[in-house]
Amino acid sequence: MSDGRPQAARGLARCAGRAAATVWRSAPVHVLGYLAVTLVGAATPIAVAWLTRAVLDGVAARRTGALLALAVAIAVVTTVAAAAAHAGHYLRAEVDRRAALRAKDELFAAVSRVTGLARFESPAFLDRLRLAQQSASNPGRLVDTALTAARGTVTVAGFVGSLALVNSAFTVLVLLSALPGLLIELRMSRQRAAMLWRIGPAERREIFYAQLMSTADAAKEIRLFDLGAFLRLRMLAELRTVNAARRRLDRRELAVQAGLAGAAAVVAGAGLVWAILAAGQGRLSVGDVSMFVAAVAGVQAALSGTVAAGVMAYEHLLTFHHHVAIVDDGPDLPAPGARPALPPLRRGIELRDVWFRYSPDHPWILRGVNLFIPNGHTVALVGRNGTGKSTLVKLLCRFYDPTRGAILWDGVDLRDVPPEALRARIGAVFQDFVAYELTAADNIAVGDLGAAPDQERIERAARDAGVHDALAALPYGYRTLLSRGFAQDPDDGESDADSGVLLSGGQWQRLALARAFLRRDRDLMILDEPSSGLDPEAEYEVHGRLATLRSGRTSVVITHRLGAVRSADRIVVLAGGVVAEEGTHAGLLAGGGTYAELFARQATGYRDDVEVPG
Ligand SMILES: Nc1ncnc2c1ncn2[C@@H]1O[C@H](COP(=O)(O)OP(=O)(O)OP(=O)(O)O)[C@@H](O)[C@H]1O
Repeated sequence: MSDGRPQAARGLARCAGRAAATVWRSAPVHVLGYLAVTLVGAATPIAVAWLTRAVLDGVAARRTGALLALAVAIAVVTTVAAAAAHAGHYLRAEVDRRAALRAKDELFAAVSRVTGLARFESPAFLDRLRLAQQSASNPGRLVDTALTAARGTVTVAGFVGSLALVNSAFTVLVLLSALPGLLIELRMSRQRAAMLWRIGPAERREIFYAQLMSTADAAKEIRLFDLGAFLRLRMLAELRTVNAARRRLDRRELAVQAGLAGAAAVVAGAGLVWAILAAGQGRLSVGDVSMFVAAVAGVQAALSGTVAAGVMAYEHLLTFHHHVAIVDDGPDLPAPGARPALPPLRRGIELRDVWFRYSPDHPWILRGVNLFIPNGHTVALVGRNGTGKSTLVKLLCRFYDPTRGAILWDGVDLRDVPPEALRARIGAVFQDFVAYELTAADNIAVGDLGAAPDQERIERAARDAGVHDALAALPYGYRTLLSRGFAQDPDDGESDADSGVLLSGGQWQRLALARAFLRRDRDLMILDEPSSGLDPEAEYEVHGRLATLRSGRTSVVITHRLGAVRSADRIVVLAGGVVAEEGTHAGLLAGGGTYAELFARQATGYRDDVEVPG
């Protein structure tokens, strides 16, 4: 993916082609209609200028008979022009809307095609994504600016012809006077695009602070720690940085615009002086003077409008290239070879000398992990905080590829398998599972949308996770929205502040488990801290149910509650980026290593305060 520097002409031409295709495919009829009314708008000032000239010459020659017809013609032309302007407004807005819809669809389809997580942790990608989102309306606007430029060109051509009839040398001067403006404006556009890229990180941080201050999730801590002023000042500091960059450019633009307007006024003034002198000497009629003045003003206005539109189109293209870059970007993880699918697990999953770090600038997290997860077994991953347990399961899901070494599914390297084929064989509850602001039923159904889960399956999964009773007791049962921010009455769709509810932490965790239970038949189940928020009774119950449901299937469980992993077929202790210990609960206790130490510490924590009854 390229950086944010202005694109070469070929790149811009490609972006223009893509924008034109987006617009044409999304609203062909509206584009044609807009083109038609634009041409009408372009021809109007020329027609009015010629008709006015005829009126003035008619008045001077006292040809009153023709004057009425000319007046009617002027009225008709201006009425049609006004109607065309209104129709143009509507058509332009509709083209914008339709093209933006298509561009957003294209963009987010591309974002969904990103299979790994690394891009979402890259500031450059996030900056580009934000600019690409902002440029979704650009294809529509490009049509607008292109047509404005076309209309301006038609008007310029018409007036130039008229002006040339009166004074050809002056015509050349007027045209040439627009050239420096065009070049300067194009340069400013490039500077503007570069500035937008530069301020991207500050703008994203400003949005981050603003969102933090507006969400319920952060509201507790912000109030308790009295962070309001701290966050607001940080947000304002970012905004000031952004404003300063924009202001610098606006000021430069203001100076340039003032210079250009002054030059245009000098040229127009000189033309007017010449015309008056020429009329005094009898070389121009009154109508000619009127025509000349209208033509100079018309050419200058149309030229500056055309230049502005062209420059705007250029600017739109410079930002739209971020959209094209994301849509055209290749796969983030190396694409697999010919293997289209992944067969069911038979023997097991092997991590062979797996090394991993999040980027070349980050420290090694895994330093040569060798581990075999036999099919049908439950393997528990334990270890101190930050030893790489969650990282390891992210590699199992191929959210990242190992930096060195390989992960083999029955001997097949995961890099040779399409990520979606791998993920179709996995069920998971992640430590940082998502609490979707959707209904309770949808929150479970998202676990397996491919199978179009029905209410019966959803309820069964909820019962298995021990959350059915809580969900059934909600105001609208499973149809209740689990959000206080998007509250909506499910019966009539009306906004209803009291219709949404929030679940407790443990209830959310059970719901996430229910989501995973929809995928209970998958080859591999990953449970990263599945019970940290559950009460002891629920934890015992959920682990028991998991053991039954998953019996004979492969599972990887991460937990710090060591009591819950006693029954695992194999317990693996990660430390220092490698497998430090491996064995059964009894074997590891007998070994007296890290596991035995962690287990003993946890067990004493429970025992110390317990008064044994009797
Ligand atoms: N996306 C990331 N980018 C950079 N570093 C990361 C990322 N995710 C985790 N790390 C780092 O990798 C290390 C291992 O993190 P990981 O979450 O795998 O540990 P863990 O063993 O699951 O810890 P815990 O028991 O606290 O959940 C940590 O030092 C963490 O800072």
